[in-house]
Amino acid sequence: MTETLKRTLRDSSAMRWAMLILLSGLTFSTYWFQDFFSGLKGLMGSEMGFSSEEFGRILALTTIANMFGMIIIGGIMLDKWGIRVAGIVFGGIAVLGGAISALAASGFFGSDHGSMLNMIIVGRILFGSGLEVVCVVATRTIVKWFKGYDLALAMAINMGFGRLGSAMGTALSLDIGGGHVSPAVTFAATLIGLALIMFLIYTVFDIKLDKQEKAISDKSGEVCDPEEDFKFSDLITLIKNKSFLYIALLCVTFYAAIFPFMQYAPDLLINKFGFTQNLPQAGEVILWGSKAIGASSIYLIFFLFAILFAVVPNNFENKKTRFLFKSGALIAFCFYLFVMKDILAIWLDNGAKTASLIPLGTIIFTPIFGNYVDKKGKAASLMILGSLLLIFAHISLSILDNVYIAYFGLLSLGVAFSLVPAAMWPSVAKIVAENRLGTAYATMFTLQNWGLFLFFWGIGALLDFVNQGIPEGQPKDYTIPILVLVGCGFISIFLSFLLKKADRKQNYGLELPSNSN
Ligand SMILES: NCCCC[C@H](N)C(=O)NCC(=O)O
Repeated sequence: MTETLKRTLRDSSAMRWAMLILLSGLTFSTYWFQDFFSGLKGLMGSEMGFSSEEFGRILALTTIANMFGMIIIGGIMLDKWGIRVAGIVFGGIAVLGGAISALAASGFFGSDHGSMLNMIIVGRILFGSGLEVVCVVATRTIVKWFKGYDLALAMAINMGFGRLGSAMGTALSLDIGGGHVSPAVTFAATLIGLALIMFLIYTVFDIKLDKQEKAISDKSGEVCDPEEDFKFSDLITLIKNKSFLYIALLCVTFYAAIFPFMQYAPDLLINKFGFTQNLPQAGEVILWGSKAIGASSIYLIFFLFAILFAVVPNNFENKKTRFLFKSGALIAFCFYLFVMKDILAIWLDNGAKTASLIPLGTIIFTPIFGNYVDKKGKAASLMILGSLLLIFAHISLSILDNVYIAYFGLLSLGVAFSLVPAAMWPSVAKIVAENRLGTAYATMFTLQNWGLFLFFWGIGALLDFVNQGIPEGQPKDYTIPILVLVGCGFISIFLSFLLKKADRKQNYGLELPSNSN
């Protein structure tokens, strides 16, 4: 078989990255829809009369289908129907759910409190039924295109799109809604619709790739190894494996302390630390926007030149050029910060915008830590460190009252949110055989949804309980609801130690670099 005969669409790197962008639309928009309500919590109280418990109920019920096996059913469907049909069906369910929530928020099903709440929930249940399966479809599709190429990088970038969706949804929903809930929900739902159109475009290339690969295998007589189908006996075998059990439970406790927290973080910053939720005036937006675009473009041009300069052979072998380059980069960065300082100050004063820095930061930190785990290992130890940072973060945001310590708390939460996923997900691939990975991830996500359900709802209900008698609009006390999350951090540390100990016995090499296995 000559190389020319073997060439398919996936052998072109431009094609692979273009496919990743088409696919990542679904990741971006579903993460946006999952998290955008966080920036609107106060408004949902004042405009729609939703209590914290009702806010929590909306979020919690998003997970309900996944708690009862939707991810596993979706995985089985994906195996049976293939990427295209599964993506369209589950992406379509997410769009339908988004549309129902948007119509409900606009008063289409009735403008009384009960109709709005119930129909937003119906929409969220449908959306949630599609959400996790869409993530599985995206992962499977990335493997299809990137196996043998930059697979880990492609997965990290896809996850980056998801985090960007979370960050932008949290930061911008209030501005998009212009002070109302309904336009922000409509916008978020429209994004999933647009992403589904991007996925439909993707399917054209997917069909072409399948045809090319079939032609190649028909000619060569090669038969691919089929993935093993899901069996309940696999689940039992997985759960009996101590390392898997500990990492799956860690996934529950760790994410329970992060995802639900992020939904309440803007409201916490406003209520506890006096952050603002005021919208800027139109004139100010234009001024900041032009300043930010101008400064960012100058900075980008500097970097394009720097990169061009760096790729010229031998430029970096000279110590003096290296020093000049580093000083230039530092001066450009200081200049950038100077121009952006007003915008940063306003950004860091706003509850939703500051909270959005948590997922935004992970886009930079996760690949750095992922690279560290690949090269140096220490995955179990990094999970211990991530859990420690989680405890510090939640203590600084609950019992301590200092806004500067709170900024450090948010920073350490961002680092923990990058460290643990970067160490956790590749570790599962060391513990579980490749043809059982689908079952392993589906099991972990299912358990994770149980934790999310409990804490999405629990934090809201606890918030109402400890703030009984405090009228709407008055600051709420978040101490106890966030202190509960410190407990999740302690359980996470305990599980990380158990995992490290079990790994020493079972020899999966979680502390070793990836390429040594
Ligand atoms: N934000 C909702 C999507 C969750 C997707 C999935 N269950 C998950 O946990 N992915 C890993 C991650 O760190 O986002």
